[in-house]
Amino acid sequence: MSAAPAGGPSVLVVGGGTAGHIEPALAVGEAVTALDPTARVTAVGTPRGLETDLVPKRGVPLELVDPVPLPRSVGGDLVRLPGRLVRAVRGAREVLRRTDADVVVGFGGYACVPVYLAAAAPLRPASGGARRRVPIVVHEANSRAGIANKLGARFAVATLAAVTGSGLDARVVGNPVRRAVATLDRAALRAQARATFGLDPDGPVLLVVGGSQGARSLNTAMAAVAEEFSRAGVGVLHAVGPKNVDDAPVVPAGGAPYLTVPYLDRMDLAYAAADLVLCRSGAITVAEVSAVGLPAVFVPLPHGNGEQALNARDLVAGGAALLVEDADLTPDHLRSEVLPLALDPDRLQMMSEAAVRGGSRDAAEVVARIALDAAGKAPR
Ligand SMILES: CC(=O)N[C@H]1[C@@H](OP(=O)(O)OP(=O)(O)OC[C@H]2O[C@@H](n3ccc(=O)[nH]c3=O)[C@H](O)[C@@H]2O)O[C@H](CO)[C@@H](O)[C@@H]1O
Repeated sequence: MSAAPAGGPSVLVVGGGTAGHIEPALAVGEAVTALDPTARVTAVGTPRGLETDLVPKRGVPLELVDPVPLPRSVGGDLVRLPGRLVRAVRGAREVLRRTDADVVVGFGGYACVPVYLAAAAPLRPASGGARRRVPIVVHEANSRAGIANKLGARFAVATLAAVTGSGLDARVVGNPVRRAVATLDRAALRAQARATFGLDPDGPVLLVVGGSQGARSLNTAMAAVAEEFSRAGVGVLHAVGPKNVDDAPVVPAGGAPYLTVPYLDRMDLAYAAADLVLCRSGAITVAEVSAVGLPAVFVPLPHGNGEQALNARDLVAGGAALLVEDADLTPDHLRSEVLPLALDPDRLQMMSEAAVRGGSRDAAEVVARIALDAAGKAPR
């Protein structure tokens, strides 16, 4: 997204912490710019999350607000606003003023609370004129809405969700996926992708991704069988997570390559290189895997309210993916179930066709149109 001429709508996409909150924000920002090249898109996050790394790499201006502990419920706690939240909201109002925001699109998480509260109160724009509220569009990526989006939905002009049953009274639009992934033709990019990573041009490739932070249980289980996969001719591209580099599996040369990286900046190439993915079932990962038609073995994060199992449910039911509980992801399971699957092109083809049928590739554009409408400056 390059600098746009001044005068177009100012769209704030708000989501921070893990990539699961940042990627949909960037995907919608990208779609806004595609629909209206005069639009000024700004990402808003906190100093603590992956956004300080990911957002500048995509060439999108980043504004930071203070992270605030989320209250447990939208009730009394919010009335007794702690000082930190008051300061964070004040900072967020400065961001709204500085960017002359026409609309806020929030994706939940820490960064959203102060921005939602700032946008909900009338504000005099930097460009002058009467005090006004900044319209809020809320998007919930997960099967169960978090507290930040429950709060935002109270003030929103449009509430959107990836799936039904999130607990919000929302229009269901799917999950926004970045353009390079949403428009990916895996077969067309396969040779280039494999060459980029140093994988064999032919032969099966397994992608292993434990969400944006990596997953120790996936790393540990794969480390125990890495050499067997390599000897069996299955190449592996394994994103271990930025903090897990020291524990990355090391495999002697001789078999198919086993490549480890801290983080994959080009997930489009990773999906194109792979025949199968072993991964956590964060909401955006599930949306991407579905959009590109890649067969998957999902290992839901065992913490929280069980939402990662819910995220994977439709793809599993449709035959596009398998689900393994975290506790059952043993080296023996990888050896007896995942390795044979990686070596079975017919079964992978059937799973891939089922995945493509379930994919939703246009959610980013749908959300972008709603945001531009809310800004009152949608292109005719
Ligand atoms: C521990 C935690 O808080 N998990 C949540 C977090 O997961 P997490 O941050 O892991 O998010 P997702 O799995 O939804 O998405 C991960 C995103 O990071 C990208 N990626 C990942 C690894 C990599 O090396 N390179 C890369 O680009 C993926 O392509 C995807 O776009 O947000 C999701 C969306 O709200 C939630 O469903 C998860 O429950």
